[in-house]
Amino acid sequence: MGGISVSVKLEVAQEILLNLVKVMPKEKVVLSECWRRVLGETVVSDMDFPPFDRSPLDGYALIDAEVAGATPESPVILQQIDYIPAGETPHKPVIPGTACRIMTGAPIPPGATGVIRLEDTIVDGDKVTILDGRGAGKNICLRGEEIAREEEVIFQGTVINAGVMGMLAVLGKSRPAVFCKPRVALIATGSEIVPVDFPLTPGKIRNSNSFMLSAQAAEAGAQTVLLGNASDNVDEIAHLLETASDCDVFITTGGASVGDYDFISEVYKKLGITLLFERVSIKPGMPVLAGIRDGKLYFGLSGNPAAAAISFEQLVRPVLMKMGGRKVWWRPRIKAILAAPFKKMTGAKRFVWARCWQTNNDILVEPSRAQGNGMLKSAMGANAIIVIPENSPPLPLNAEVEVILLVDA
Ligand SMILES: Nc1nc2c(c(=O)[nH]1)N[C@H]1C(S)=C(S)[C@@H](COP(=O)(O)OP(=O)(O)OC[C@H]3O[C@@H](n4cnc5c(N)ncnc54)[C@H](O)[C@@H]3O)O[C@H]1N2
Ligand code: MOO
Repeated sequence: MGGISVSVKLEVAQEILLNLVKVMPKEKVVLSECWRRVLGETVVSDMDFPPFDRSPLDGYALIDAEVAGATPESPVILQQIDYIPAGETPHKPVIPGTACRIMTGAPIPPGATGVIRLEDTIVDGDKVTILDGRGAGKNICLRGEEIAREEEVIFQGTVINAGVMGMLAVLGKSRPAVFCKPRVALIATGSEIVPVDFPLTPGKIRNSNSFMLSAQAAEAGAQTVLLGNASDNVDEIAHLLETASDCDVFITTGGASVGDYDFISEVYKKLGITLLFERVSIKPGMPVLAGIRDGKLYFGLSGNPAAAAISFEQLVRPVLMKMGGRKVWWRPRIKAILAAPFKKMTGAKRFVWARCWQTNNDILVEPSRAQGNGMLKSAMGANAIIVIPENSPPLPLNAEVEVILLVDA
């Protein structure tokens, strides 16, 4: 069936899929568990931050004009009238001729207009000798200088990285709303495939796709459910797919092409899954089916590991990212210079695992050495994917190419 079907263009396939995506509902999650989740609310601050003028130094709060000219030769002597640790409030206002000992993070007392660090003073009982009084006025963190009350500080769709974790804590969000993770069911099909912990008998290989794709799905913010293996049998594959009705996305690998045992389109027919496309003009990853039933997307990826990985990257990943509430679902792309020639002709748009690095003047990129549809080695050390446009001749050393960086946008 795959042999007579027409390939759709990658961009068309992506658009079809993304238009069908339903964004996941939200849940409240305790902050300590929120790292890498996607924020489901825009957080507005209910306070200024810092909430009070505070000292960035251990030293003396004082009136800056009084000490501006102080030098070791001509110091200014003040009287200490208060002691303010962080976490407490000042007891007395600063008046001319006085200073308050203050700790980093403590509130600036009324009347003080600057802080001098301890190292620029000599302390003798309650007498403080200021040896260098320059810049005291700058040593105050002003109330609200980082965040203003009513400010929208973090936006819905933000991926919660370490900085966002900290900011959510600043704002008192102990259980922020986050998007539920899409649940992805993974099934490896193929009578030659055995579970990873089974002994290998002649003709068999281990199921590596489920583990590779589960890692890719996790990286795209999804939760995976490994449903195991099915042999090349329509009923068996169909039955296994139906065991995971609580999943949001269904992925099979294998049986996506034109061989006698390539059954996935039959499975879709049997289950009443509407076929969206069954070939996409990319290499690797040409054989890839997508279907929909009851608003849920089904993907039939190639069995070839590197093909499955590229199909996932180009078709499934953006879907999961959008479902998961993200605002950006494409990876960043840059231009780079080929550090080794790429000798093959390219028909369908080609994706080549690669490593890229920065030199003094350029960003260079080198295709991984072991490029082949079935070769996982080429993907292993890659930090980038070179995109070669359709109908390209072989590319010489130093040709400029487009590169997808394997990092989040
Ligand atoms: N006559 C044609 N034959 C093939 C064509 C074609 O156009 N005409 N396309 C080739 C290309 S390109 C690809 S890609 C593969 C796609 O085949 P399938 O998607 O049907 O995948 P399988 O045949 O089931 O498996 C391919 C390969 O990968 C191994 N495999 C399968 N599952 C796993 C797994 N879970 N873990 C590790 N490895 C797996 C499998 O044993 C095969 O070696 O079709 C070409 N043929
Ligand atoms: O389509 Mo195959 O995916 O070139 O490996």
